Amino acid sequence: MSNATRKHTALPKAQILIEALPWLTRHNGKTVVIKFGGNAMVNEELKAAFAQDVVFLRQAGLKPVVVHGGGPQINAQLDLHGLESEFKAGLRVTTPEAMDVVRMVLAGQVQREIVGLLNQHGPLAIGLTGEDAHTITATQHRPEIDGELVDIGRVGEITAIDTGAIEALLEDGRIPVISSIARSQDDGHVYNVNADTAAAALAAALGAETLMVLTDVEGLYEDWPNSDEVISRLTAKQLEKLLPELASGMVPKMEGCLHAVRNGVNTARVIDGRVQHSILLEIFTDEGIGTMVVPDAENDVANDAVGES
Ligand SMILES: Nc1ncnc2c1ncn2[C@@H]1O[C@H](COP(=O)(O)OP(=O)(O)O)[C@@H](O)[C@H]1O
Ligand SMILES: CC(=O)N[C@@H](CCC(=O)OP(=O)(O)O)C(=O)O
Repeated sequence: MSNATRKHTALPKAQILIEALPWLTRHNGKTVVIKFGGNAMVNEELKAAFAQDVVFLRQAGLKPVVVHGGGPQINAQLDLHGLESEFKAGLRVTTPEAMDVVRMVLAGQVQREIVGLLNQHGPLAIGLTGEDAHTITATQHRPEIDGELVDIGRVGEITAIDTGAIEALLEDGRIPVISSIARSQDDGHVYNVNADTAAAALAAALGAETLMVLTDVEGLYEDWPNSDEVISRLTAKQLEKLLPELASGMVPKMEGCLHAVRNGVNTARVIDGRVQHSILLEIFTDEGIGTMVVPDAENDVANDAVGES
């Protein structure tokens, strides 16, 4: 390759690096909570690219925290055990026997795999569940279905978060990888918590700059399933209005995004985990992808307060 050709191919690379500069400056030292869902963990290449992105964030001076789900993996294991997979109000009906399987799959299989992928890049990741060091405490969640409170077993509603262990790990330069299982405040057992809900609660408690939820669609569709028009940006108030219209898996994701931005997180994003390096594209490029939820502008809140009085 001649010198001139080398310069020709090197310049666009430099431009890409420079585009990242303002974002690197803005995010330096900030905590980013990333929810990695079962459906975004579908193939080996995607998983390896996810691990590269998370390690890239860490090496670029951010503090990534990974919270993972594993719905499809839990379904498969329940099937092997001859146990039924039933969902009510978007949550898994969790019998004590199913809880044992959920815990085994999340903490013993999915979390181990993510920790292994990240640690191919160095001694970085440490796995824990919400049970460890009282990170997530919950009580029994009883969703309201058709006006009635329903018992769906060992599904938890988060009542407290202790960020001590996560903060100590971040301080030590580690990448915490957290399974969405909570300790019980009621008895000696544990609860199954939706991973989107757990990620949002952790992002708020950690005072994270960003919550990033990876999934298997491009973002929040405006008129799902009739159109694939993605809403690229919306305020907390706009999202609140949309929530009653949302269906299935999007409900805990968008409720989580709302909770996060209403509790100090600057942006909450739903992005397409099927796109390789979607995390890097979202954090370090001008375009961004997916759906971004932002807090209400101060004057929106002020106008509302006037309107309500
Ligand atoms: N408005 C919407 N926009 C996008 N997806 C939606 C919407 N409403 C419902 N969905 C469904 O939510 C799913 C994502 O949730 P889920 O399957 O729980 O993902 P994950 O396993 O990544 O947590 C999408 O695949 C889609 O079928
Ligand atoms: C209560 C409840 O529904 N818990 C979820 C926890 C895992 C999860 O949320 O996984 P995804 O993010 O892959 O959906 C479950 O048992 O499937």
